[in-house]
Amino acid sequence: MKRVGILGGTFNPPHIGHLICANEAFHALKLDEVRFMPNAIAPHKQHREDATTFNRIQMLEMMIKPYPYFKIEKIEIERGGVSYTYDTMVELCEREPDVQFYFIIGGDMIDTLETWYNIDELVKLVKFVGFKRPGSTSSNSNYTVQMIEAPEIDLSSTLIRHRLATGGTLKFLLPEGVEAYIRKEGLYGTG
Ligand SMILES: Nc1ncnc2c1ncn2[C@@H]1O[C@H](COP(=O)(O)OP(=O)(O)OP(=O)(O)O)[C@@H](O)[C@H]1O
Ligand SMILES: O=C(O)c1ccc[n+]([C@@H]2O[C@H](COP(=O)([O-])O)[C@@H](O)[C@H]2O)c1
Repeated sequence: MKRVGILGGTFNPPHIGHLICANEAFHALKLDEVRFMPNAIAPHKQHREDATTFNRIQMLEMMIKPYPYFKIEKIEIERGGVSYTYDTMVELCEREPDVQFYFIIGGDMIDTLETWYNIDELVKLVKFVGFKRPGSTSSNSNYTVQMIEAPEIDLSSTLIRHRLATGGTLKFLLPEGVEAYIRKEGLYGTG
């Protein structure tokens, strides 16, 4: 069976925390590929208008370009509406029955897992893979999450947006080319 990791997210913007998690999962679990999967509308997050879906995809494309084992999964963008992971994984498992999917999440998401839509069915479709994240407990007793030992990084899209708006340094925090793209497009208060 093909082994595919999925890192779902808002990626507003994508940052090196995402890259590190995807790469660590790829190696620890001997995956065939990892797909970054941008959501249309995040189920648990307030929707932000500061970057378009097109912007988020362009930044992801820039981020994965040097790495052939990273891909972009656009199924949620194509479906539109609120991106419930259960709906997505039902569709993906139907499309690709010979794939075992590993759904990669950070500690903050592990903490909320119980509240996910149809979680009791979702856990039958995917194996959850977790990363500790500073500020979260990263523990959830009801559902199995395989934790990966990896360097923890206290970085979020929120911090990046804050730095962009207030003029702080972004060096080493964003993938190659993404800071220049953000400034060119005038995103996150840089315009
Ligand atoms: N530094 C990090 N360490 C571990 N997991 C992370 C990290 N950053 C993001 N993730 C995980 O990646 C997935 C997608 O994250 P998302 O795109 O929402 O970024 P974010 O940094 O959490 O954004 P925001 O600050 O806007 O809430 C989630 O499962 C999240 O937990
Ligand atoms: O399906 C749900 O109920 C659900 C609730 C919260 C988060 N998720 C998914 O978890 C991933 C990370 O979410 P976020 O909010 O950090 O971008 C992303 O793919 C979301 O669609 C899914």
